Amino acid sequence: MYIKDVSLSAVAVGEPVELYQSKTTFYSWIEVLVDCPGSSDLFTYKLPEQLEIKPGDILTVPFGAQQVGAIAIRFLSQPPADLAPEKIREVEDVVSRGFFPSTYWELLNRIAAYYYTPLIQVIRVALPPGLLGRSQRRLRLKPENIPNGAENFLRSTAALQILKILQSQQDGDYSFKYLKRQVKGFDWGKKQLLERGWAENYLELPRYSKPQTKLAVMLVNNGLYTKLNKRQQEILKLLGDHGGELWLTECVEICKTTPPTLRGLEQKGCILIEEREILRREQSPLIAGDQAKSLTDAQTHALERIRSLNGFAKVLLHGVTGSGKTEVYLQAIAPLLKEGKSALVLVPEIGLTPQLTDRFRARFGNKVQVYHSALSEGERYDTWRQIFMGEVQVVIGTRSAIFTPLPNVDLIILDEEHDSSFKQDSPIPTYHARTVAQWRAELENCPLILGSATPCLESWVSVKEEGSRGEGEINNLITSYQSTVPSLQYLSLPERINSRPLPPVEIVDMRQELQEGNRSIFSRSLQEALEQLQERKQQGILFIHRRGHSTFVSCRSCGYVLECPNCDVSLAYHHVEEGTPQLLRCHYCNYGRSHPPYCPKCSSPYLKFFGSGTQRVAQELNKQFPHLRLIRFDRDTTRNKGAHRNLLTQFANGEADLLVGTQMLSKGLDLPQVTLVGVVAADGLLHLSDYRASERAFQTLTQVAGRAGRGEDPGRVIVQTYTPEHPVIEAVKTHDYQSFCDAELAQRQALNYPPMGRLILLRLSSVDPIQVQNTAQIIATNFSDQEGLEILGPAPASILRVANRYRWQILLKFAADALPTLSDWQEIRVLCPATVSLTIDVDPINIM
Ligand SMILES: Nc1ncnc2c1ncn2[C@@H]1O[C@H](COP(=O)(O)OP(=O)(O)OP(=O)(O)O)[C@@H](O)[C@H]1O
Ligand SMILES: [Zn+2]
Ligand SMILES: [Zn+2]
Repeated sequence: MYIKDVSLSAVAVGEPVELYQSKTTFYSWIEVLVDCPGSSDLFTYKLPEQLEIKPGDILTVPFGAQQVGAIAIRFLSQPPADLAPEKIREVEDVVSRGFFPSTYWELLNRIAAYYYTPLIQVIRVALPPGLLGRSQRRLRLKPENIPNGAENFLRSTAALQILKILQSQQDGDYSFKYLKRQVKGFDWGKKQLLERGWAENYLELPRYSKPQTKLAVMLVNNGLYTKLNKRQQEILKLLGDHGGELWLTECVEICKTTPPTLRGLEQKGCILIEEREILRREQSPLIAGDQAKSLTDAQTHALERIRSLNGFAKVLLHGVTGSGKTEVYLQAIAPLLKEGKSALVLVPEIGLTPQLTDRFRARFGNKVQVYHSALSEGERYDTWRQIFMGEVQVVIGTRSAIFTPLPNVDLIILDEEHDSSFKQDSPIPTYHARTVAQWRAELENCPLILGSATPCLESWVSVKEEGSRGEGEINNLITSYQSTVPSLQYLSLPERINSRPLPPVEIVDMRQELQEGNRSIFSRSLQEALEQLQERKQQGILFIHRRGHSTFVSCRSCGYVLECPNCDVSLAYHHVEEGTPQLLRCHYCNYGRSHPPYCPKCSSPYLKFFGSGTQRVAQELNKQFPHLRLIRFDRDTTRNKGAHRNLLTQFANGEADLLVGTQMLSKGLDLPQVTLVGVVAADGLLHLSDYRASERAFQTLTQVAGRAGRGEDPGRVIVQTYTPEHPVIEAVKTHDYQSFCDAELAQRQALNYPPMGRLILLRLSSVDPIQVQNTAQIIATNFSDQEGLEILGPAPASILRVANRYRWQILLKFAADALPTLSDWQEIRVLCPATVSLTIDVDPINIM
């Protein structure tokens, strides 16, 4: 197959990309990714006749006046039209064969095709920065091939020189860089040695930088034979109490001393101070070992089914909150590790990883490694390298960890698979880790487990199990959907561990509170529950939904929410610039209206923008409950490294009564002493102007509620809302996932929204407000003659201006089973002037 442009064309229709030289086709050209700072394109090179090259090999190629490292990406049967064939240079050499397994490249190619992204951008996401740049090419002798009197065979002085230099060193091994400096005509000389098989070249993966070292203090003897003063004796005693070894900085702090004092002790021979290397993998406190728990019947059944899987399969592990899904993962992984295989575990956000990683570390020790984008560049690099070298067997990480080059993957797990942080909104590729995980599982031919208490509708409709769902319309609908996607096997953990009940959910009508004279943001119920916390020495979690600028408008007297007349969504409040009129707008069709002074339904003047953030709630708490000790847990308070862990540890140690936070605390927290969960205003979740608002609200509320009552003491959940009759609220109250899904699916079907339909969102932005609007219009017009395609917009994004860029978007909607042949994306991109940037978001999750 001829691919004329790497970025978009042929791959856009999802044809398989030819990866290998097949017997019948001969390719003469190959595209490579050169390792050169600032170069973001693929370059075409000629394939030398005698050299076998495969995609994924690491090459050297001439580039300008230099020779640089490159990765072979894919073959071309014709050179690019704009390049004269005689101008195309040849690949010089293969440095390392099969550096990445071919399935890895296939994965990256699939992502490029599906997400309409130039391959190079996919590679950027997948590989840590500067992988090739820091790799070292080295030359080493193969003494077994070198005959006696070898010097006499070599005619080139360069080859002779190289041979001598290599032989002068015991391992016969030097970097190209060094040899190049020493020997004139190195390339030519090296070639001779390689041809004779007297030497081989190889690639050494770099250490990211010089190993980091730190001073450590070690106890040598306790000073029995030396005269020591009291202070010195104390220091040695303390050092001994800490296992006889501390970092210098720690030692100074713990022993309340100074480095000179310690040096004094060193001179007396009592201690030793020396440089010690610190490995830049995420440091975690030592964790006591842990045994496999004896499983409940439901867990046993699920585990047996998982163990019986052979090769690729998709499984939905649907377990209510606190049902012990993690234990099932752990026991599914354990036998694989014994066989030398490995497992990849994806989790939504870092906030939840400390506890989860601790559980994995407790079970599998140092076979576990954590990989996520919050690691520093050095840590990320070192971790990636360890994974690549097969030094770990379990990788736990956030969405980008799906790209880690873990060898021998035999199981992939997505925990909390419904979570939207698995989707990348920008930059491109706008991939969803669940989609990529499915492809990877297919390519690795291993099972994929999707675990959740509240599976997303996409997963739910793919479940294929007789009798697992109700009768009638919904079932027909699902059956027709299933014909288009691979089905999921369904495993369920319907009960909490030890048959603990799910906590009762109390819904408080805040309209009523207001009517009865309570103007506080806390209902009387919640106030009373908060008061009891300290008395009973129990802990609580207060959930506050706060989504930046975007918010909705509702009437405090009657609960009426301002909605769009053309679409089934609430209107968003737009705050463009200071001093401009307040505006309400629909994000789907661009309907707009001014903000009314009175409620259109009951004429009450109490229209309110919703969205009091954690900070305001914390202030309010301090005022009303001065004795309550609280920890704020949100993006602001967890910005520093290790902050998640510290705050959660403080809370787990009982240093606070209440954890006040956002979404982050809905995920996977397992704290047995938490009995109370309060949701300050559920409405903030319910009326987002997004077709997924209900699904997401249900998931979040159910997950938050699920943090209560996981220990001995029964839990209690209080949800405050102005719309207690909302179907989401009802479903949360009754813990009824199934009815909620069925109702929601019917609505999606009616409007052709996912999972029944598919969406592609085009996001445009520019510093020029007029130009971006015009471009959006032109692009939308370009799509208008396409059949089977519904175009919504163009419309401005909900926050029109971000960082001085004006943002517009176009939503393309089409039936899931009838993917229209979309325009050549390159042509679409050409419609964008240089000042307007375009992101193609496939299967978008955030439409605002
Ligand atoms: N078989 C078992 N016997 C005893 N305790 C168990 C068993 N399985 C799990 N547990 C414990 O029950 C608690 C809840 O389990 P876990 O956190 O795995 O649930 P989960 O399904 O992942 O919950 P969520 O979806 O709410 O995060 C944990 O403290 C775990 O150690
Ligand atoms: Zn009203
Ligand atoms: Zn609308």
